[in-house]
Amino acid sequence: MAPRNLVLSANAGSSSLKISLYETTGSTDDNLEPVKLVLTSSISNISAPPAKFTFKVVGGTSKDEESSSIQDHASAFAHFIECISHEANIDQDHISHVCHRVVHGGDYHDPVLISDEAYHHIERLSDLAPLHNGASLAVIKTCLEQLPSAKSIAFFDTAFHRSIPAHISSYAIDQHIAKKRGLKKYGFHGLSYSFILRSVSRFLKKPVESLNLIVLHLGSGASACCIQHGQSLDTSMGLTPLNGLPGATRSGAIDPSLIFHYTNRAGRMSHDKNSAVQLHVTQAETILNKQAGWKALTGTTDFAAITARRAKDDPDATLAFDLFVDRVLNYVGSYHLKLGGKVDALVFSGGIGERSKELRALIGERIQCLGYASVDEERNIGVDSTEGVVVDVGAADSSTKRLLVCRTDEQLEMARQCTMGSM
Ligand SMILES: Nc1ncnc2c1ncn2[C@@H]1O[C@H](COP(=O)(O)OP(=O)(O)O)[C@@H](O)[C@H]1O
Ligand SMILES: CC(=O)OP(=O)(O)O
Ligand SMILES: [Mg+2]
Repeated sequence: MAPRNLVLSANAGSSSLKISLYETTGSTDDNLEPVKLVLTSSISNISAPPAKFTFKVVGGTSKDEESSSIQDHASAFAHFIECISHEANIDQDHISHVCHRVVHGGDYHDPVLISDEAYHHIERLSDLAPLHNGASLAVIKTCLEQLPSAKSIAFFDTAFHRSIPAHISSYAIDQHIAKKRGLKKYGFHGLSYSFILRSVSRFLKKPVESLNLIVLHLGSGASACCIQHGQSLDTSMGLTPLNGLPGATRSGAIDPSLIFHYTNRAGRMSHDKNSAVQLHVTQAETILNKQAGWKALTGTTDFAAITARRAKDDPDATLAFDLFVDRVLNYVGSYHLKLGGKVDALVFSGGIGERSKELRALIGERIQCLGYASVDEERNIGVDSTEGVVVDVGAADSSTKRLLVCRTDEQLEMARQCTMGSM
């Protein structure tokens, strides 16, 4: 077999790991992909074993199993590496680059080759992305050990949002302290937003720089982004991925004082520092990041199950679903106004945005008053069976603002940037 130039992309989530392996095509044409998919793997339920492991070679074998040997992100990645030689007969030495999605990059914007310094920079930011950066570092570490001849490169979710102006990214707090400690809105899901922007630009046949979009990335973590002239103007996540929309286990935006009143002990907190009962910051973080969101409201993190229960009038599921619609509308309304009503399209993406026809139908109905196309029932129901990265779900004869679904792919975005860049 001729040596292949392979690029691996790893996307570490809070309890999942998505991995894609690509072969470079050598194409430099902007309308063609510079990489071709070889295989994909996903490992879910990492934090609630047994983990579920899937492995699919394009046009070849596939594997779907529960694995008790996967206990964390490091063992999940190691299991995948074993599989590529055993199941797909691929020589690891042909992997030249490994791209790692790192959620919080702080003041790092460009992709960076992993060095001691870069590793420690990402480690220092772990407190600001408690569900994510640690998981990425575990994968990076395993990768350096198991694939020592490949270049490991970190790509940051925060990079896309560096264009957000200061009056939008700043919090109304002491700016001396804010600057010293880096306390500002960073925003996340940036690799996804880059991918969506490029895909929608191709779909609408309009240059990236001309596009004004409102994009909803609704997955385990959910965020909205306001894109003006092809750049992030605002986004709903903030200093950390906790702010903004609620998620699988995250509360989203709350009154910051709520946490001090959440437990009885903390509720008795007084302004007299000697009598204050302290709620430790890590406990607050755990409650809001891991014990809130859909899990707290309904007992499940699966939005499809919530939707099914709502159809049977389950009150908890109805509350969760309607609350989500309400919070999404907050951002759509606000971003529509920030764009002066000049919006090319509203884009749904992420696991929920791409699969929940019910959520799209309801949000579509509510925003029609702002001049968006009405949801075409047949197109909306048919998204799963429609090919293509971008699918139009708006009424066909509409001259109004478009309603699109984009199958986002953070792994492909990294592989593409890696191949087109100077790494
Ligand atoms: N048919 C469906 N309807 C609604 N939500 C769904 C459906 N299928 C999957 N989801 C939701 O998508 C989420 C995963 O989205 P994804 O973007 O893959 O998340 P992440 O990458 O953040 O783990 C699941 O937690 C589930 O709630
Ligand atoms: C930033 C973030 O929340 O990512 P994910 O949705 O993958 O958890
Ligand atoms: Mg994700």
